[in-house]
Amino acid sequence: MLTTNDIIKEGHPTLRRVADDVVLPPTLEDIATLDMMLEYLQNSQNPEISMQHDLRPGIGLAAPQINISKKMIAIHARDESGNLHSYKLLNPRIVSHSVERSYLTTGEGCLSVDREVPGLVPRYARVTVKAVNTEGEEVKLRLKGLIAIVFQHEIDHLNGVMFYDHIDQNNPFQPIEGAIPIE
Ligand SMILES: O=C(O)C[C@@H](Cc1ccccc1)[C@H](O)SCc1ccccc1
Ligand code: NI
Repeated sequence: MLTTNDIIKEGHPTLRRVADDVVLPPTLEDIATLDMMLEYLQNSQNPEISMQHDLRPGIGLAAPQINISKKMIAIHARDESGNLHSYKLLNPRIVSHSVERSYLTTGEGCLSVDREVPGLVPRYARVTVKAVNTEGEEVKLRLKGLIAIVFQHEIDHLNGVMFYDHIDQNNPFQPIEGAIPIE
């Protein structure tokens, strides 16, 4: 099983690389990697397992964070209505997005960043994501709210972008014009 020690931290060059497209169909190794990434998220959200293995809780994970520079992400998160969104995706990309923006009022963190980086992270309020699932099927997801933010955070990792790259360094809590705050 993956543990927090398997997650590379800021400063590691892989986090600043643009990851490679996964050649389709995915290999058994690609699928096993995605299974382990999702398992990490599930374990990190389980009080007993996360305590036992000292896992930092996560709701999303991108393959570059475990030093695999491939366009693969796992998401395991509940939305504002409590619905579970659990995905293992290959080659995810944002194909369209709203002009309207949103942000987490708490700011964002990152499993690859062992420090607080205060500030608002502007995100698109709504995104349409196309990707391939582990069965090789094209999926098209229309997302909003917290789940849209998680997807943008993870897809950023595939392009070498860290959440704090979006923070206004001159005024980290500068209100984001017309943006939807997400608690
Ligand atoms: O480092 C990662 O990519 C995983 C992040 C994803 C994330 C952070 C902030 C906002 C959206 C997504 C981790 O899940 S950070 C830990 C966490 C746990 C629960 C809720 C929010 C963030
Ligand atoms: Ni992150």
